[in-house]
Amino acid sequence: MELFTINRYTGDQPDQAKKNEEAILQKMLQKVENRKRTKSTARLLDSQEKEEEKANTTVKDVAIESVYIAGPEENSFNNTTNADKDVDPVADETTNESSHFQVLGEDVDDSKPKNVNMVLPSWLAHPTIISTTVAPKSDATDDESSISKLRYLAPHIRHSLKEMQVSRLFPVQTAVIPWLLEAHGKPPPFRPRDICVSAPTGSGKTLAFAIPVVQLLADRVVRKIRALVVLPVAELALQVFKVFKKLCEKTDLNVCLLSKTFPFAQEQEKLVECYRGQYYSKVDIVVTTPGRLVDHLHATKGFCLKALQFLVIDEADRIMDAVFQNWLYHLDEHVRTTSDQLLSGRAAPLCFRELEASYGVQPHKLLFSATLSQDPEKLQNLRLFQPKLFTSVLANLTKFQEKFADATNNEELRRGEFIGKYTTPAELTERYCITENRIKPLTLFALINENEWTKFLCFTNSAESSNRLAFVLKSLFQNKLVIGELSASISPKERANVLSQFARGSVHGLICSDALARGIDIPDVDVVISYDLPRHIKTYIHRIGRTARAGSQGTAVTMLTQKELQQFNHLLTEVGKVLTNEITVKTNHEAEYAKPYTLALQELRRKLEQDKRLQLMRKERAKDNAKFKAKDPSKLSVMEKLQMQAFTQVGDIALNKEESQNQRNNQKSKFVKRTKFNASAGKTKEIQK
Ligand SMILES: Nc1ncnc2c1ncn2[C@@H]1O[C@H](COP(=O)(O)OP(=O)(O)OP(=O)(O)O)[C@@H](O)[C@H]1O
Repeated sequence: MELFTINRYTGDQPDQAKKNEEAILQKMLQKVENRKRTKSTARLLDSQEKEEEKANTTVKDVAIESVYIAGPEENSFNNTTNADKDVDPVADETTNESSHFQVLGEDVDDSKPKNVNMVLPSWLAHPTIISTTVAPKSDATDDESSISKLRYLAPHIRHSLKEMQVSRLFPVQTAVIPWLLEAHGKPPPFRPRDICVSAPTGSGKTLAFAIPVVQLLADRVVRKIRALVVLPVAELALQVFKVFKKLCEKTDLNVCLLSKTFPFAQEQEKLVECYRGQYYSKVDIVVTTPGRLVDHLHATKGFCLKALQFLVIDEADRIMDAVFQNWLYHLDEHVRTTSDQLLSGRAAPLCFRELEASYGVQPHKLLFSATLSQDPEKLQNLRLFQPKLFTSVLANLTKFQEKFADATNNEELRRGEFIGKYTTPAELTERYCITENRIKPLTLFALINENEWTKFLCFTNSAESSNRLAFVLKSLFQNKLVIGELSASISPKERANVLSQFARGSVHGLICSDALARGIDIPDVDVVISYDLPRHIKTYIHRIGRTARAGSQGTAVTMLTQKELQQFNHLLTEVGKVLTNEITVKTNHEAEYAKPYTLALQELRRKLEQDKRLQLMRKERAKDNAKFKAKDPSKLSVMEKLQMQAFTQVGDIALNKEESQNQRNNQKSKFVKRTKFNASAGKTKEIQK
């Protein structure tokens, strides 16, 4: 052990050191005694004083008490010098320990743990409030937001808006457009603050970003990609592209759509051209989905975003929630490279001006959604520059304050804590219908029949569920109403087709999964039905937002079983809503339509079995195909080649046979169903007579 002993010279004489050690030991022993005494006294005193001091023991009281408990020697800490304290650490320890002991004990006894309130960053807590009322006023020309009176809009924009039959701006547009135009009117080094806009569905957010972007870029000289608009799905991208296209008609600006609906090479051709080895952009504004954007960033030569001035993210919360191939990272890489190299010294700037200019390389970010996240961490990912929030969500005001704020139109009073709740259009009526799982499709059928809805959207939670419900409804409605189906299981082309038929009115009802819940703008949808209870409140808000758009009236109906009622209520309280209007089916639909309903269910079962068989066959064929493909064709024997040919032909024949049988069955069953349905309807009428 001696090998590990390290002797240090302390400067003390051996005798003196021994004496010191003994003195310290004595003192320590004394302290132990004192501590024992203190504890026993404290216990005694505790029981006596507890009742007297139950209520409010002040910090001062605690200090006095701890002094008393610590005993006379430690009590003198007020008089002890610092030097004493250094020599006598035990005394200090005892004093501190006893006082800590008291304070902790007191906390446990008397007070409950305090509530921790979430504190939002200042920009989220103090937004600019936008009105939720979009309803057009009777005399639009006298309105202050009338297009003809808005001098800040360029003549070509006013012209395009008139062609789009927009006579006045909606509140979100009145708030955002002039702010953006003014912010970009200031000279450098002023840099506009990035903005987040949270306004209800159908309130006109698209024009709120499209108008200023087009107006600000209209005077550009050299063609470069200066605005990038990112949307979560292809249908939405197409919709926004159309708006930009319309606004750019009177300008020299080119807009391009990138989404999976078109071949990749075709899009590449539209984007860039190569002249004498140099790449030139053919477009100014790109509307895209995140996935397609990443594809082009990697594979399209000359696709350059270094001159990007605007980055618009619509349905921003959806894009932030999903990773989407980490598109933001890839985009950042493309936008920032030059400035990063300059700032980190990897590439030397030619002059100070170049270095200064590189600071402004980041585009102006504009985020839009009806359910914008208030999670600062998620927003942090976007590295917003001094962000500003525009929202229609009111602060948690008392009823009196709200009344007062309304009456006086006092914006300051309406401002306050941004509570992260979402608002729905004022023109929307929300209702719910109680039913049972057993007869849910039948209740839906009866609801549509009784209320004579002829343009409705019905949401389910999955593509499979949509497919089944559409099948049953089609067989129940027969020729009375045309029912369409739209879900992720259908090809993009078919989806676009069904959607346009629905918009034109040749399809009356569309059964869809949540693929259609966000952003899609179909005018004059009477009613939106949530056949399956939505899993998240955001999904609910976007679903019901397909009706009551642009100031028109609309109804949303949620179908619930008794069990789901509480769940739905809970979901609504998250956004400060309450269940109010119930809608019921008047007729005894279960008895009235029992026969056609049973028939429809039987056919559905048969169809599902057939689908399953077909799927199995396809899978097996794919497996066998893969087996043959894995072998090198040049090494196949003649026998094997013949086997392969025979297998392909037989497989095709079997599959075709099964598919045509499936179709024949469908037609046959339709005919049988129709006759049976007519017969049963006839019987019911006779009974009624
Ligand atoms: N100022 C206006 N006057 C008349 N119609 C308008 C005006 N602004 C927008 N609209 C129309 O309102 C409808 C909804 O607009 P838009 O799709 O921009 O809403 P949104 O707020 O983006 O909705 P969502 O959150 O569901 O995506 C569109 O049909 C659009 O043409």
